[in-house]
Amino acid sequence: MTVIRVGTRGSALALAQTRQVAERLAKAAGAEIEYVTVTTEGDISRASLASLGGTGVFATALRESLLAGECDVVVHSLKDLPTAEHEGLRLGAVPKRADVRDALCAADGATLATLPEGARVGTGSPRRIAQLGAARPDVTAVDIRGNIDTRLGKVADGELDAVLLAAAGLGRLGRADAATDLLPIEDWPTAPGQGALALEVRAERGSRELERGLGSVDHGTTRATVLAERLVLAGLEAGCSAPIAAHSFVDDDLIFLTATVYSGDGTQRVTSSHAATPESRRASDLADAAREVAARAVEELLGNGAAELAPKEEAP
Ligand SMILES: NCc1[nH]cc(CCC(=O)O)c1CC(=O)O
Repeated sequence: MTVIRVGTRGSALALAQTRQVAERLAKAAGAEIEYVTVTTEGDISRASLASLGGTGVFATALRESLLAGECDVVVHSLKDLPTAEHEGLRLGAVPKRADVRDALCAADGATLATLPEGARVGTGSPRRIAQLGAARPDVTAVDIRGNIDTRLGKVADGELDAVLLAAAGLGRLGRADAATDLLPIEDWPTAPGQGALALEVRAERGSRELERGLGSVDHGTTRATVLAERLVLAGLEAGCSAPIAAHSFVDDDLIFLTATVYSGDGTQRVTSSHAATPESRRASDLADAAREVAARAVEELLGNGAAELAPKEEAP
């Protein structure tokens, strides 16, 4: 039987989500799976993600392994994948997205509204810190790293009152029960691509089995919505280093996109919402509509001062 070598990070979450999608890939492809575990900079360094600069700390080593021919496909959390296209690689498949929401996991079943005054909430994400500042200015965000079990452990042992995590990650690890408040997407929009996976492959055509498997796990609607969200991120990157949330979904014949840029402390924000009607449900028409809503959102956000919320320092 043909073997498909699947590259993955070694964290519990990465292994769980890679196995879940690789099993579907294998079935559709009629192939056997061999796992190749790759250690990334994001796994080794204990520095805060914000200080590491974010872009590519989890993805780079996986991509190198793919380009070196050590594996045939790599699985990323789409949220961790830089938006720029990478030479020699393509997005082979974007499976159907899981829950896009953030989850508060708090002691004593607390919700965002009922967290005790002055609570300590673990998160290293500038977006979550800003949203927390807006919703609960009395609480303190505490920078944390480490895998999901480590983070939940800090709540269990009383070091923190709560942690903020992606609901999708909790679900994939079988820890959905740890969520004490699933934050509504309308009030608390999440990161571009959150809850989605990316299967990346080399640009050239792969084996017939691999291509069949990719076609089967790809989900056109998810691909279009994460494209819209990531184009907002890419469009703002040049002129704006502030925290960004973006959420897109397809309903009936429309693709919707809402994007928000926050000041670091969350006291200020700019939001833009747009919808467009794709000519058809074909992938290329969905992608065109995604590009349209993203372009309109970026233009409106920048026009409304998004870049001034966290101005980039001038180079000397
Ligand atoms: N950068 C960390 C990261 N990348 C993807 C997920 C969760 C799963 C997802 O959003 O697909 C997480 C952890 C978190 O945000 O709680």
